[in-house]
Amino acid sequence: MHDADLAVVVDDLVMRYGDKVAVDGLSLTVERASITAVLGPNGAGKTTTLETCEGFRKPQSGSVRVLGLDPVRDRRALLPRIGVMLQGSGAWSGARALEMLAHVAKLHSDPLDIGMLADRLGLHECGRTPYRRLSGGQQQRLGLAMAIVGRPELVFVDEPTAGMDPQARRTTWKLLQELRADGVTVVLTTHYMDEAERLADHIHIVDHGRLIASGSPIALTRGGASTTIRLVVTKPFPPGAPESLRAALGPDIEVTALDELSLVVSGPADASTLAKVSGWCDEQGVLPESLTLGQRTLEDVFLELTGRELQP
Ligand SMILES: Nc1ncnc2c1ncn2[C@@H]1O[C@H](COP(=O)(O)OP(=O)(O)OP(=O)(O)O)[C@@H](O)[C@H]1O
Repeated sequence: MHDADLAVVVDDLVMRYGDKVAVDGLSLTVERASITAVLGPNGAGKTTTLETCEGFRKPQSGSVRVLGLDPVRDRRALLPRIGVMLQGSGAWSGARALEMLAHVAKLHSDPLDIGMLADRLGLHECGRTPYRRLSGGQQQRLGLAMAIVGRPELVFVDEPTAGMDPQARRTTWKLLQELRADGVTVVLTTHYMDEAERLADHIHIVDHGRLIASGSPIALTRGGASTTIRLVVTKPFPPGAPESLRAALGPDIEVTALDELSLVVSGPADASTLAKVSGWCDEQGVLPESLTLGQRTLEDVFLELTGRELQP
């Protein structure tokens, strides 16, 4: 990939808070006019990475380039070209929603029509409401409007749909897809697998400040095991259950305990594997509450890579 096609280049970034390493040698790139999701559990280092790309933090080690510029040194040149949607923006607490949007619009030379934007994001219903009185979902929608009103080339959206109802989530997804169609690059962080799977052209999975997997949703879910079986039982498993089930299923199959009542079987699993799991339950005297065979999801990819579930 030619550098000119890349909107963001993060190279071996290290960020610490005191002794705590928040970002641990992270490298990733974002193609222009794409939607790229940075996915990871709480505390993975997503927000810190985004804040560094936005120029709020200086890389302690490694480097970050955004639209070919250094976000700290070239801040003045970069700011009019990027939009940032932060998680919460309490500084505005007394200002009314549409006043805030109008104020931000005035800072740009060629802003979008704020009436149209307020319509699209359903902001008229709360246009005169002070920021601190907005619901979580309304604050998110206003934050998104403020991030894009200046027609940025690149937008960073941190958990854009956290706290939104299903309809607002769909509206937000559609808006982000329209931005991409207009050539805007969208970088978003999310905890939601369905959001990343549905929206993103490219996904970076981050854990403990490191990149652990990267690719399109299809490439990520196609690789490795193609199917998984989830087993949930009514009483805690006997000791050594994962090992005993693994022995029953053979060497190609991976068994991961999620908690004392559930485990995941992944590998080339098929109906006969399902029957073997069921037979094993019978032998062990455990009663399945549910036993399901399904396609591998991003959640399964994360589980295979880390042995943990992604969603809190
Ligand atoms: N200002 C700070 N001071 C000290 N530690 C911090 C600070 N901000 C973040 N951290 C720590 O750095 C690590 C990475 O945090 P960060 O917010 O970047 O992760 P995240 O992936 O965005 O998490 P979340 O999904 O919860 O927003 C966490 O362990 C967090 O507790």
